[in-house]
Amino acid sequence: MLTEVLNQIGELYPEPMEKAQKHLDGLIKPPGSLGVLEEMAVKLAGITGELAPDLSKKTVVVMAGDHGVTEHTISVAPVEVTAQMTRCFLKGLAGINVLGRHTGVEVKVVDMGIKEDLNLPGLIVKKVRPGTADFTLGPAMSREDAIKAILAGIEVAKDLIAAGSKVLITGDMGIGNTTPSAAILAVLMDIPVEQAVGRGTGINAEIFKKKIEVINKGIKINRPDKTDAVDVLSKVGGFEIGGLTGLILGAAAQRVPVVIDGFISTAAAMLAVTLKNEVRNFLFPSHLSEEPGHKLMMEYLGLTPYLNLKMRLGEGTGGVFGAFFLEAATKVMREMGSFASSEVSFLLEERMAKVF
Ligand SMILES: O=C(O)c1ccc[n+]([C@@H]2O[C@H](COP(=O)([O-])O)[C@@H](O)[C@H]2O)c1
Ligand SMILES: Cc1cc2nc[nH]c2cc1C
Repeated sequence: MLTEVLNQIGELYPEPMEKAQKHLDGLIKPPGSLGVLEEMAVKLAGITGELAPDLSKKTVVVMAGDHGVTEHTISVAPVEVTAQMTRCFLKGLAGINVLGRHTGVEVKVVDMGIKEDLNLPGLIVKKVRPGTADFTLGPAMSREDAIKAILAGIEVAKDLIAAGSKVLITGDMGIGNTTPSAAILAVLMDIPVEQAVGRGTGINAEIFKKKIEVINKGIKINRPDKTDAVDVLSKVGGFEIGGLTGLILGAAAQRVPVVIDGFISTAAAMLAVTLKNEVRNFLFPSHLSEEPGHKLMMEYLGLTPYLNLKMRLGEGTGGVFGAFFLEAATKVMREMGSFASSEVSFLLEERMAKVF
């Protein structure tokens, strides 16, 4: 089934992109003056085949999971906070609930592998296992469980799209999950762990040193194969990261745009792109996380974040802003007047610089 989904992920449609560019050039503004919004509009046309796709139903999917490496105390928070925050998401009290409401994005929460069993109304339960194993001792999960997590994410995407979501936004919750995310970055880009790792929730210098040791040990003992994303996920990943990889693949397979949030979400996007390079065609960035390695991840994906709000919360809190801009780009396409239909006379081409 995974192969089937990967086979569905293809190229952008060239003709709608050309049409979108022509349409943009005919709108009452100097050509190119809406900058990155114009790039978004053209890419969206290439994804959906439509000039002004309806992106009004936007959904952020917060995937939650726990991590065996938290045994080493590599976060400011104890492992129980993953479950506690999941309760907050469902009560509407967390950062993502507020920013989701503000940007017109609905919030869905998925238990991909929380340690505790939560029986809460509204929670989508796809639990693979109650937390990963400590990857300094062996693989975080079996290869079968890694595939299970990815397939669960694909299913979530399928269900949300069937229910009308027009854009999916990645979000995560998992105490300790900047550790597997940094490990994934170090493996896939073949860089020293020191360049991939960051302070996560805000750890001190002593814990930071330990975090580097933990990741180095995990990579050394497991020897993940950087050409095999499932191997990397199973050895040094996490269930919510696998779920997000699946969510991204599932959206791309159905030509639904996906907005990528911060460090953890982008680790999942790197795995998805490693599985199928054309996944890039369906990805949109949002913000640049304060995690230093996020810049490298974005470079790997060939994406330039729209915002730098110095955020490092995860949950999809940066992602919802990205989707807000994406919808703005579709409104420009749908609602802005053209030179042909207005009193504004045509711009004089001979006066224009060639560089734009
Ligand atoms: O998304 C980000 O860029 C980001 C950066 C740092 C921390 N986080 C969030 O904080 C938690 C992971 O941090 P840590 O220190 O426990 O590894 C997890 O729940 C993430 O959603 C998220
Ligand atoms: C309180 C808290 C909220 C979070 N949201 C995402 N990661 C988090 C980590 C902590 C510690």
